[in-house]
Amino acid sequence: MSNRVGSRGQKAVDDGERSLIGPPSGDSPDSLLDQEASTPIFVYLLAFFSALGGFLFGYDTGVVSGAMLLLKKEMKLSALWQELLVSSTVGAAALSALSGGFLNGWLGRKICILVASFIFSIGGLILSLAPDKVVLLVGRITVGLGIGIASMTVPVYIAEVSPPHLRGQLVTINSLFITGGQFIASVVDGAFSYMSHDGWRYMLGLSVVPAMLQFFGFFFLPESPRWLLQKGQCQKARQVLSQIRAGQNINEEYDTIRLSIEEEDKEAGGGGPVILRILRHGPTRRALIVGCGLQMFQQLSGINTVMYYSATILQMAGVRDDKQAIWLAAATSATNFVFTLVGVWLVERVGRRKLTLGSLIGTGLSLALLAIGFLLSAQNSPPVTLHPVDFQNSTCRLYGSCELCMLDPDCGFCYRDNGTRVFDSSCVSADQTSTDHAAWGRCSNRTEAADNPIWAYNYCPTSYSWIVLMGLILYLAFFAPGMGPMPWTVNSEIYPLWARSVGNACSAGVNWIFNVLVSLTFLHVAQFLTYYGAFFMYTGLVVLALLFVLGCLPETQGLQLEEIENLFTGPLCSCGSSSPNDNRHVHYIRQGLDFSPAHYGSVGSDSAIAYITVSTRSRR
Ligand SMILES: O[C@H]1[C@H](O)[C@@H](O)[C@H](O)[C@@H](O)[C@H]1O
Repeated sequence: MSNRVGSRGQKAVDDGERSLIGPPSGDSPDSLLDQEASTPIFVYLLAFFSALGGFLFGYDTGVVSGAMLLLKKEMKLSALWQELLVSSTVGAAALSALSGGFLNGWLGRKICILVASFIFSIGGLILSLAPDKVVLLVGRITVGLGIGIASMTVPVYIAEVSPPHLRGQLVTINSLFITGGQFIASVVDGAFSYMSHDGWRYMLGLSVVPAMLQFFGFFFLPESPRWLLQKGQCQKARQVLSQIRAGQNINEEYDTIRLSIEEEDKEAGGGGPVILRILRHGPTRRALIVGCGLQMFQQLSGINTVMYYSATILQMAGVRDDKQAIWLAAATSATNFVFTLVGVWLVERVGRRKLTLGSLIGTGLSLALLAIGFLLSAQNSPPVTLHPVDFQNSTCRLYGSCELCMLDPDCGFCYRDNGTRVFDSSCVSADQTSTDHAAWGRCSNRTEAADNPIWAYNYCPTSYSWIVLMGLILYLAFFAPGMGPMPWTVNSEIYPLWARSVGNACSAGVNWIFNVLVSLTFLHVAQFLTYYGAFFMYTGLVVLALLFVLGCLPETQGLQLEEIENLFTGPLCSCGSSSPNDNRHVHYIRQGLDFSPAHYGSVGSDSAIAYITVSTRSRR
């Protein structure tokens, strides 16, 4: 066996710009392989308690739709207030994710996670006790602040404590917890939807339980060894690393991190604010473009529109009963959750790049299918057959088909059907206080009698709903394993330590900003482009995302965090061909070491081994 260099059997690198013969520090010749042989349970424990932050992210973003159904009736919320309560959380998350970078670098990952879970607990309490809508808004903003910090800190923390061979899987578990949180939220929504008085208090308040669990759990968990080393707390860092690796040989890992930090200090783009240093430093700037691009495309592929729109899609498919629609929407988030599990399973088997590419291809095709379903439904949209005298003189009376009628947010379609055919249909104004009813006429009746006509707001009855439904399920099945988790996973790994907090803050901020943009504009986009137009537009955006990933996303699987920076030393879009061997490395070459089986795993004689750290570089 030849000399072993760095992790995962890479060959020695020559052309060293700098070569150190350092004090021998390794005991086992292959400590990273040792880590692969057995992973201490403690790492899973850390991942679990951190990923509770992901759970809260998912729960708090998911629970609001069901809570809103009850809230709008109980508090008589106008459309503006409903919109405020939903989007204030996402807006606050964007702001706190952006500022979280500074906190993360300053206070450390552990304190930030503790702060986030504390904010989640307070937010949950405010929401469950809120006497009016203003306090509710304060609670939703508070929760958003927690989500922002958690969304950027948790993946970083998990990546920094994980051994390289498991890092992808463990960070992806955070995404599993996000979709798990969304799923549990939809089940809780379903369960409490029967409690028309104060049910929303339980829905919104239940998040206090996982938040407290995380808060108390994290008191006993350690800070990231990488952050500690960066802050010069070497002794503590070594101690934590050996605690996390449960007594395995940590010398090689420790030395790689330490040397990489020393190298980074010299090279990290000079002084000044970190964001400016990132922008001045070629490889890190390129990493930031890739990270932010991935997060932007994740949201532009329309996940939250599809999730939000799932209830309507189900209504189109003929589900009339509100309660039934809520439970079926839970099935949608269950699909998202189950397929994220597939991602956890695949990420270390096929790698991040292939998983993201495969996911995007499937997502694009499913979006096209969704669009075709909407197109066929629009082309076969039932006509308006009744034109009752409209004393309000609204625009609704002008529409000749259900498609045109439902695209106007002020109108709804009132009709009867005999199972195969729509008849006695009219387009009338929706009630301003609740779009569940028409403002006047046959569909304004709030009592649900079997012979009442059907009120369709935001959708049209169609016999092509099965295509849309199939598109929805396929979309989630393809999105959830790749485009859902990979932007978070990749961002946690691609920045060097000095830029990691700020890099993740920026990319998480981009995610939240595009989240707000897409959800706030969807209805307007649909109004201008129609539903099928909107979904064809998302298909186009996914094609762009595919080109971006194909060109710019390198594979990070199996590399140590310190090696990943080197993937970005080449041109931005090198079609994934960059390899860490191309450029600078900090590696250990054992000199004169006996690799015979007898020596394997034994405590080596320091005097017999010389470590050479070889560093090659090619920048900009
Ligand atoms: O990765 C997550 C996940 O896919 C969620 O389902 C989605 O709601 C979030 O916006 C996204 O960031």
